[in-house]
Amino acid sequence: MSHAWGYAPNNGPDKWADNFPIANGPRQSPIDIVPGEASYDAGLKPLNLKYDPSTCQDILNNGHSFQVTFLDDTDNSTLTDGPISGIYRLKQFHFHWGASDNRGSEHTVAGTKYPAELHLVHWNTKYPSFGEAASKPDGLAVVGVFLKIGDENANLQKLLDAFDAIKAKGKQTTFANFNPATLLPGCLDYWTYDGSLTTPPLLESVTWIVCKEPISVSSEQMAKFRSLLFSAEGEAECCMVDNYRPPQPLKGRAVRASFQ
Ligand SMILES: NS(=O)(=O)c1ccc(C(=O)NCCc2c[nH]cn2)cc1
Ligand SMILES: [Cu+2]
Ligand SMILES: [Zn+2]
Repeated sequence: MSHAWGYAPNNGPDKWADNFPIANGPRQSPIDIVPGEASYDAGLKPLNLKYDPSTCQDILNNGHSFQVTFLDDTDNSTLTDGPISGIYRLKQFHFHWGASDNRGSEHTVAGTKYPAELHLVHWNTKYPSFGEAASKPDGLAVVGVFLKIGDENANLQKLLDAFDAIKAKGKQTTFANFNPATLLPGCLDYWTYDGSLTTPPLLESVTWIVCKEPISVSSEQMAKFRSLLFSAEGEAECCMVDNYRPPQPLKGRAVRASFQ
């Protein structure tokens, strides 16, 4: 995962357009979601997320987040219904977070920033692979879940307990039998809009599905997120924090709500 891009002043979001001009495209993510301006769509179906823990493979530090990767050669872990048609397979999930509890999410809600945001990344099985799907306007569907400071989250703790093995960029370890459904909020009301990957290559292939209800994370658990490193072993240590892109222009897009 060798990248020139990052989140520092010299290679961060304000510089991405230099190598990825789509950064200024018509359907970039994230966005600020303004609930009062979202339109309720009675035609939107409830999300149907069916995850099989046995498809969970490993956890890795890819130098810009940590990610849990899934076996995606079968329809064992899928997203169906919601705003999408067809079957989308879970490929991976990862997070974005801040250097302090007052920031870290990518999407914001009427300007409110959460301390972190979970992304569950799925690809449309009408295409042969994730890589193929990532270049199609209906290729990907990412479910976003906000994290809010509150009670310790025991399910999240299972991820954090693996961090000592993946502290530095490029480190990876086996991570089995984790059920990502345990990271979903009780209520799956959502906002949805057409957007993009929030990191380079910023491809405009994502149907975004952002849950209204956050899940909890304790402040101590957020401190553990910040113990990961952007840097590889042997490099000057650089804490993995503020790995979020700020909201991008809506450019006339509609944001729909699955709830009234
Ligand atoms: N934040 S997000 O919009 O959900 C998102 C989801 C997936 C990817 C992705 O698959 N990028 C492809 C190549 C790559 C680079 N580094 C790791 N993978 C990027 C952003
Ligand atoms: Cu990468
Ligand atoms: Zn993400």
